[in-house]
Amino acid sequence: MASMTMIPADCSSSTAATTRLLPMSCHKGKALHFSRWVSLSNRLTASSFPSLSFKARASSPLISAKIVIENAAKVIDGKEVAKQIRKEIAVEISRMKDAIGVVPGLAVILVGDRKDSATYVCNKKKACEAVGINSFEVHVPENSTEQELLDSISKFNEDPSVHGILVQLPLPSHMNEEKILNAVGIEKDVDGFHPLNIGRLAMRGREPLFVPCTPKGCIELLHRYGIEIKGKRAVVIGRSNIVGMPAALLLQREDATVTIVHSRTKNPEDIIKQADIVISAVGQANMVRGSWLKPGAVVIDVGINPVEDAESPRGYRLIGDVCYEEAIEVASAVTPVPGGVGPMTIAMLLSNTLSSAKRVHNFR
Ligand SMILES: Nc1nc2c(c(=O)[nH]1)N[C@@H](CN(C=O)c1ccc(C(=O)N[C@@H](CCC(=O)O)C(=O)O)cc1)CN2
Repeated sequence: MASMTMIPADCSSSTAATTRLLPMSCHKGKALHFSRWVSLSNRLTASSFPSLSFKARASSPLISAKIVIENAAKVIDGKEVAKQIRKEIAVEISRMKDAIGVVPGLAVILVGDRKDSATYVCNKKKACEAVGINSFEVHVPENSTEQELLDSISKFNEDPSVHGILVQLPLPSHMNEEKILNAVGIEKDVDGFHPLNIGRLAMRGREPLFVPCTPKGCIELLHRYGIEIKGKRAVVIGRSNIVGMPAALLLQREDATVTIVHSRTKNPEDIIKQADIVISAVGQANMVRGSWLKPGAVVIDVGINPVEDAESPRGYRLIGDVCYEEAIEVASAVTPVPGGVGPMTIAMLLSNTLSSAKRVHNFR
């Protein structure tokens, strides 16, 4: 939810005609119907679905009825999975507290006045409280120097009651993100953004101490829904340091065959269409159309894009990178936005903080 560029919410409108990843024109539904018709069998008849019979007679009754049943994708409920994970974490935290008297601690540093960042930080604090993690919050004013921020990080690096440190991103433009993230001690880097953790993630036979929360949440969703990754073709759309790049590394570690599609990729639709698993993290509302997906693909939508909505109390609502109402017809499983990957990000942060405290205190 970075800058609040309001865009139309329906899938038929391109949101950023300049990117090559976007379809030049969209005729809502047409390409989709074609891809649905190719994977049919005809166990059901149109008469089983009276509401469909008008549409069905125009083409093929048997086919149309069948489509509806077979192509209803499973909704991957990240909110529910995250809730379950938070329960598991709370149990572990009280077990550790009872056994060795240690309570995990998380330090969250917010720099500047971005509303969205402040909301995420507030949600992280509440999530910590709910599972029994001590949270320490520092607000560094927008006009602070890099050194002031580095000093805060340094204090938390030395504080034994803090097991995890994170600096909420993005940072104000006058601050050097690389320098700041490098300052977080690798053993407290619960965001997994330190180059040593990312480097270990990229190397075979090495283990990072922490894995970035959003990509970790994507993989956790696949695991918890019993979706096989090994041997599958996976496409990650976007190559950011926070999501795209680590998501691709994680999928590769899980023995998927991985392709990264980005703003310079030629024919992205053709590549995406071959994927059994698609993780989209580009931040372009409704960019990925149903017709770009292989029937039966699993779609993990990381995009959180605000679109104008006068009916919502906030004046906007959030939608993903993937045109949900089209994807749900083609894919075998899809994450919604909101309620998909987003809640998993915070659940994975809590999980990383707990693992950090366990590691330091050698608690199994
Ligand atoms: N230091 C970090 N900065 C940022 C990270 C990060 O992992 N570490 N990720 C994002 C923001 N983020 C957490 O920090 C985050 C984003 C979204 C959600 C979430 O739960 N979204 C909900 C919708 C929320 C709403 O309605 O406003 C959803 O998708 O269901 C959690 C965390 C950038 N910065």
